[in-house]
Amino acid sequence: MIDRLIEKIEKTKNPTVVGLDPRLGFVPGFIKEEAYELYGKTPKAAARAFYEFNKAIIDAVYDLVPAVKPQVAMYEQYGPEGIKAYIDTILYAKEKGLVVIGDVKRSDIASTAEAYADGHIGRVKVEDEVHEVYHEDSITLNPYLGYDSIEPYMNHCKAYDKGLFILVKTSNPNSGEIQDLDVGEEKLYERVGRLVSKWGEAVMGKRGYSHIGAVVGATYPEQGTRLRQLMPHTFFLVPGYGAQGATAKDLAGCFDQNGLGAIVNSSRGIIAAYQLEKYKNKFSDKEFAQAAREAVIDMRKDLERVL
Ligand SMILES: O=C(O)c1cc(=O)[nH]c(=O)n1[C@@H]1O[C@H](COP(=O)(O)O)[C@@H](O)[C@H]1O
Repeated sequence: MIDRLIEKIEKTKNPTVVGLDPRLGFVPGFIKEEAYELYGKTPKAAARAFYEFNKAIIDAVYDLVPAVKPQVAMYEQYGPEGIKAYIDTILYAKEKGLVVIGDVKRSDIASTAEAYADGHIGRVKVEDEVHEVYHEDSITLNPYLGYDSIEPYMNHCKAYDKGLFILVKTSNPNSGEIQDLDVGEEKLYERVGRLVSKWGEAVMGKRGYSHIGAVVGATYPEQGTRLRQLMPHTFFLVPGYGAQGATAKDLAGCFDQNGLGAIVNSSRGIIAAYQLEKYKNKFSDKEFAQAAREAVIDMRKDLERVL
């Protein structure tokens, strides 16, 4: 999976992943009205509106970016119909040739993690029949429980060409309360970085990077630079750009000397661009997808300045 992602990044010359984190407040009225007509003001209507919203954005950006990252929480909140919209979004993105990073942040003991691994990046068996259910190329995981909570996903990475992005230094304001704790001579996030780097050695891609990546927030520039040195074979998923205030300068240290090693996420900054000061006078709500395309082009120009 990581080789496919690197190839797409080189082809699009754009280390950007568009976060598909829809909220009803982002979906233009005309899409919502149509959904309410069909399904009433129900979770199903919200879910179908999300799918139409995502589909239009994917159509507008699929030639410019290597990947999308649907955040499962936005879909899960609407129950089974929301999960169906999550899966439909993944399938459509893959139809358009995009790599899909499912942001599910799973974490549990091995016997439970096996179910997560089988459903998300493996196969489920029903008697003698085998099915793929969620279809993500890669998923995010929380490593708080240690290696036996990660191990059940490893075989699927090899068997099905899948990947992981494991939380190491998260972008949120209070991440330091835990992740910056002193552990011997180093910080906890450094210790976790070393562990993720070691775990990844078992599933290396052909380009010098492991299928096991790390999540490193753009909002902590020094930690990003430190982790880049500490984890030379680990690809970084870098959230925090745009809506969370991180700039291209903040995340420059996450990239290696070839301008690879990281892919930068922006969700609200892209999918809700048409509502932002910068774009709202140029694009009507009917042109929300074009605004997203423009925001992707502007983000790539911004990143190019530091690469
Ligand atoms: O795992 C993630 O993607 C993640 C890790 C992290 O440290 N910070 C973080 O913001 N994220 C996710 O990245 C996305 C950020 O969204 P925006 O702030 O709208 O760009 C959300 O889906 C978050 O759940």
